[in-house]
Amino acid sequence: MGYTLCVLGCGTMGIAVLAGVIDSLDAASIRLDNALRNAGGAANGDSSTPKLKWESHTPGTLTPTSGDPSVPTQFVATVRREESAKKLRDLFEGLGDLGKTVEVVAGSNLEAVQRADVVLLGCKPYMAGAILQEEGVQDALKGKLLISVLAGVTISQLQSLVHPETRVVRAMPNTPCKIREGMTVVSTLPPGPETANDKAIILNIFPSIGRCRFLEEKHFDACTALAGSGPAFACLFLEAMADGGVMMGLPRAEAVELAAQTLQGAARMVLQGNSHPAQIKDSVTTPGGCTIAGLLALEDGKVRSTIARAIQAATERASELGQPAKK
Ligand SMILES: NC(=O)C1=CN([C@@H]2O[C@H](COP(=O)(O)OP(=O)(O)OC[C@H]3O[C@@H](n4cnc5c(N)ncnc54)[C@H](OP(=O)(O)O)[C@@H]3O)[C@@H](O)[C@H]2O)C=CC1
Ligand SMILES: O=C(O)[C@@H]1CCC=N1
Repeated sequence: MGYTLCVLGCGTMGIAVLAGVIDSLDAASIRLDNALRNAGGAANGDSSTPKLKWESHTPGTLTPTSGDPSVPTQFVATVRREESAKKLRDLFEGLGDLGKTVEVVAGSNLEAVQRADVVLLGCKPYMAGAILQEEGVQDALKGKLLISVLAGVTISQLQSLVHPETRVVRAMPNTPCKIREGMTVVSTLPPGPETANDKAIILNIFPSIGRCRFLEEKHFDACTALAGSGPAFACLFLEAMADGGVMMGLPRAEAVELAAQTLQGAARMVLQGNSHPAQIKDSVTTPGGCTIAGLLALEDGKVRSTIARAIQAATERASELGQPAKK
């Protein structure tokens, strides 16, 4: 049987992860799994031995098998306001049969955590204390895996807010998880009796919605800036490229399409060919041609250091997000 995943504070990022996971799941298998659950148990498989399916940590489609306890098959999402809950219900209903099974609740964090096997914390960084210290939540989280996507809130800060037997892991996903093109960094798991189970659970979530990589927690602020904030930076560049096209007479819609597909194509060449970006740049740049003219204009605008400094600034800001607000 699969497990119940609760997204505690399900806003932009919670929706992106949940929508991606739901899209990745095989609906028929989930229906079977839930039918078996309702009938009182799995028909086959040893539920005590989770399978680790995503050794490569590259994107794929989850096909949960009944008896696999490391695949999420039941979903609960919590928010603060009923108005947000209604919007979320409409959104998940639009995702088809599986989306309709997501239970969205407002103001009932405790019950949601009690029912969950794994909790993904998706609230704003400053809300972590209030939510995790709601009455009963500490006990409800005892012995469970808590995956936090909060920028700037460290594992030791989170661990101090939960029961000592709660296993805390950090993940830094990004919004393209929603279309299963995400990049998620997960903090290296500490050794322990539950490590293999937890790893199987994590590898059944994040690689199904994009790429996934484990890194030490000390890198998390930089990962937050580069991958977490990255879609915003990429879209700013994309928009500027499209503006340039519009300036030269292209219709807006086509200019955006050309810019988006070009960035996607270049990025895929780097990822698939394992090529250095400079090699790709050089292969486009004909001596005396138009590309070098454009590149020099970019260099005159200090675009490289500006972009690199943006990552530096975002990293520095990320490191402040878990700290108490200055008066
Ligand atoms: N946005 C992004 O691209 C990324 C964000 N992150 C991290 O993800 C986290 C969430 O960011 P984001 O999704 O943008 O934020 P949102 O504001 O979109 O989502 C926050 C959610 O928390 C809910 N919430 C607030 N208070 C409570 C409560 N007491 N109990 C239950 N739910 C509550 C809100 O519900 P309501 O609407 O009812 O108030 C809302 O659904 C942050 O910590 C951020 O650092 C990480 C990577 C990328
Ligand atoms: O801007 C932020 O603080 C969050 C974290 C990464 C992306 N959005």
